[in-house]
Amino acid sequence: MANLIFDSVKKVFGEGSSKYVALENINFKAESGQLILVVGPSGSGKTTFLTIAGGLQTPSEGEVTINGKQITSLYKKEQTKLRLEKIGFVLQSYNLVPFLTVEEQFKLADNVKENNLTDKEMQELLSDLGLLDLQKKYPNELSGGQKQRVAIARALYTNPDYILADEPTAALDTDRSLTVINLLKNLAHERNKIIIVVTHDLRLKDMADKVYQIIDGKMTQL
Ligand SMILES: Nc1ncnc2c1ncn2[C@@H]1O[C@H](COP(=O)(O)OP(=O)(O)OP(=O)(O)O)[C@@H](O)[C@H]1O
Repeated sequence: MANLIFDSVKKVFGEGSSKYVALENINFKAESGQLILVVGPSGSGKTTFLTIAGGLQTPSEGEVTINGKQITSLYKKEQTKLRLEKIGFVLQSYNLVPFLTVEEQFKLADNVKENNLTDKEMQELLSDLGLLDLQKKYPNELSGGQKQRVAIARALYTNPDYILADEPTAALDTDRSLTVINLLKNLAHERNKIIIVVTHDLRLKDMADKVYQIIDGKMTQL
């Protein structure tokens, strides 16, 4: 069973008088089959938490293990392989490539990874996300909400065990937000994935299997 564990993690930015403790003594556990929400106000440390969970930043103290392997003990190459094969990111900036159409954004992953979704599965996913008619469009022809849904579809295309999503519903209206969260919840439950969603959006709280709150860098389970 896949799992992600934070053991007494601390993250400090800067030094001396500009030292800032962004995360303090974080203990967290996620297992396959769970949709987990991490809520908290702006600047509380949610994105920092998510990027450490995905190995994009390293903790200043404490340990993060993925499937029993301590992320920081892996060589850079192994960390990159783990990220490519196991983790799908949905970042706030969407990170879409401006000169590729929607369908080309997905196919990019075919260059670096096998066992991505089949065409049929992908069409189903695009349909669920209301993106079927947008496949030939470029990012600058899409609204914020459409870009956000493309970023979600792209993260799911590689069929990762873990999905780490930073405010995936920020640009969406209530109906679309609930559709996206339902989709993520079904993926967690039916395909046994670990899905961690960082959000301000308290409308989503009832949909999760576990909810954590971060305030001023300190995490508690609600
Ligand atoms: N690279 C960095 N260097 C210095 N300080 C940083 C860095 N990254 C984040 N911080 C600080 O750490 C704190 C937590 O930031 P973080 O982005 O994790 O918050 P957040 O909860 O995701 O906020 P938001 O909801 O607004 O995105 C903030 O005060 C931020 O200024």
